[in-house]
Amino acid sequence: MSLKVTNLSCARGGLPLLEGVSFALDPGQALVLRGPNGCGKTTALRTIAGLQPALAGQIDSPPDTIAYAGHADGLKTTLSVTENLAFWAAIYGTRAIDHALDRMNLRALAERAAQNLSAGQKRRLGLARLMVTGRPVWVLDEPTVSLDAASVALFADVVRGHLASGGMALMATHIDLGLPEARVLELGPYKARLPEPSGAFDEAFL
Ligand SMILES: Nc1ncnc2c1ncn2[C@@H]1O[C@H](COP(=O)(O)OP(=O)(O)OP(=O)(O)O)[C@@H](O)[C@H]1O
Repeated sequence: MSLKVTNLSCARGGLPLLEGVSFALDPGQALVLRGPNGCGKTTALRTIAGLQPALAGQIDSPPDTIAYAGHADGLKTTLSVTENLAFWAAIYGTRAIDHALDRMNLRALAERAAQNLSAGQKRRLGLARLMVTGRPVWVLDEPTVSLDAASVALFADVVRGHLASGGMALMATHIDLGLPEARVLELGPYKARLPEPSGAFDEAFL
């Protein structure tokens, strides 16, 4: 299986942002999307994850293969770390959570309610969630926000393990993840052209 994106155009709030984005990810590969604030990285990831429709183009991946982690950690605040992971494992029809607890360094926090975790700990739990999905394509938006240097390295190790077992990762980030094997796609050249103003009225707004 692979993820293939062909000539993707996407928009946010009705405004076209990107057009003609194409790439393919095969098992074991990672791709980092880069570009300035507001260029459309989040929008592209949301579109590829199926959270919003594309304006044009094609996204080919077998059904139920993508696990998405956006800016929000998506935690159940009153559930403990263990309960959160067990919840997500049940949602995705998997069972094992021990691996995720250990790899994201959450064992000592296992019984703490998610609402009482620090920002970085919450982020580690949000990322551990990916590990219990059993899904091969990880789509990650700024995955290292709030993480300290040690946790960024931990995260890079987890992604590397995922790739080694045939997984794929598509990520938007502004920092160096310490994953030299990841390809980089600069989104600057794919900025959508604004429509030609059709008159003085349109011109005033474009
Ligand atoms: N809900 C929304 N409605 C309208 N416009 C939006 C909405 N969300 C984002 N935008 C706009 O869409 C554009 C692209 O936003 P997006 O979040 O995809 O950029 P980004 O490249 O991920 O930025 P960053 O690096 O800051 O995270 C921005 O100009 C933003 O202001």
